[in-house]
Amino acid sequence: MLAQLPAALRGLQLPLRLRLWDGHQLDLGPDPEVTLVVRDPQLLSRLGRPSLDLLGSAYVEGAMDLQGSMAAVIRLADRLSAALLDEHDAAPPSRAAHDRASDAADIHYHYDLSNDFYRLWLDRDMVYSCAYYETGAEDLDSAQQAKLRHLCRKLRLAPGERLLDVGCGWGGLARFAAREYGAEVYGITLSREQLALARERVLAEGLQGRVQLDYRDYRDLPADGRFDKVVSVGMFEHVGHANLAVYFQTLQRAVKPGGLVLNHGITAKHTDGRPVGRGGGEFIDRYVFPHGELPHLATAVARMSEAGLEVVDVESLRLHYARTLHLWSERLEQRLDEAARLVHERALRIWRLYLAGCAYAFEREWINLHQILAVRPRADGSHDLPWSRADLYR
Ligand SMILES: C[S@@+](CC[C@H](N)C(=O)[O-])C[C@H]1O[C@@H](n2cnc3c(N)ncnc32)[C@H](O)[C@@H]1O
Repeated sequence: MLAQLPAALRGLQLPLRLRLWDGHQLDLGPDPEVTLVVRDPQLLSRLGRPSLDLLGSAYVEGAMDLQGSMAAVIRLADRLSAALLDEHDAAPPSRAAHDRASDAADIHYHYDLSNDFYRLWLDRDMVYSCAYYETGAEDLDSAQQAKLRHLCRKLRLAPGERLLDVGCGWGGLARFAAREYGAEVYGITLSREQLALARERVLAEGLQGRVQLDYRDYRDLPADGRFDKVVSVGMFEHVGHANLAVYFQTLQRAVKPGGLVLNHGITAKHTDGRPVGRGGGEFIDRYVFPHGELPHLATAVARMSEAGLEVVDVESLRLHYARTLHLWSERLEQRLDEAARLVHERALRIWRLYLAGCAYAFEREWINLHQILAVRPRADGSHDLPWSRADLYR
């Protein structure tokens, strides 16, 4: 059977063992760190063109199993695909039309998976976005608290201010802003599971007078400038290029003149959107975030500016997200038995690859994370930001 193995695979000198359904095995190099167990004979001939999408899909669909740490699996998969494929072989990332119904279905698929599953590996506030490491040595809980504080400081949030949180997740930021900064928060999500738990947590903290959370699409937000500040964290990846203008116009119309808008989200490596990662993006689109799209920083800034938002500060947190995802992945790997009781095996396979794979993607600079702070200037051009950023670090 091993005779059917594509010739290109031999002589690669990778620490990878191939084992077939019939027990035959072949080491591609010394000291294998990962064993790829081929279950479906039809997969064998396709291994000559091992895109990350092909390898990931084969694992998810049960055509192969993987043995070894997830971090090693991802590293090896990338080395294998890099050895045999050209970077430019991957298809350009898909761009969808994005309407309310398709967005709601996509959000339901990912976020309504199981609150208990997400609780296993997220921090205690279930913040589902890049954390902020002031030294790099913090644990996940501290780094997520630091992120929430960093956001509130950038927003110069003051007691009694009305904050809109677009894509509020499990409400970690909304509760933090109300509790620590005395803000009045309105948050929206398209996940009913998230909303139910987020509301429970608001009640448990007695914050119901200051935090209101709703199931609502961003396109249905009020356009009367009623909010002092607007924040959107880890949400604009779901908007799609076709709707970026509408999205930023919506944020601009929701905030009062002189108010601040902070957009925190994943951005693409290349301005022209050409693919990176030899199929990694296709895997994410197929199994993890259907119809997710990553604009380049330049595109995000362009659409914000055109919407009447003046960009005043940009910060890249790429390596912060690599570290956050490593920690999420490690925490999930430590609790696989519990996870297997909460979600189907297929979902567990998807989420294991996604967390370890995205950690790797941020590390390798295939993708980035930017916090973009903007102001909606008053008609006379004024705003209230301080002269320097010194206040952020006091
Ligand atoms: C990655 S989660 C981030 C959650 C939260 N901001 C955090 O940092 O933990 C993305 C959030 O965006 C929300 N979202 C995505 N598309 C949306 C839409 N069209 N309208 C409103 N919320 C949306 C999801 O429901 C989810 O709560």
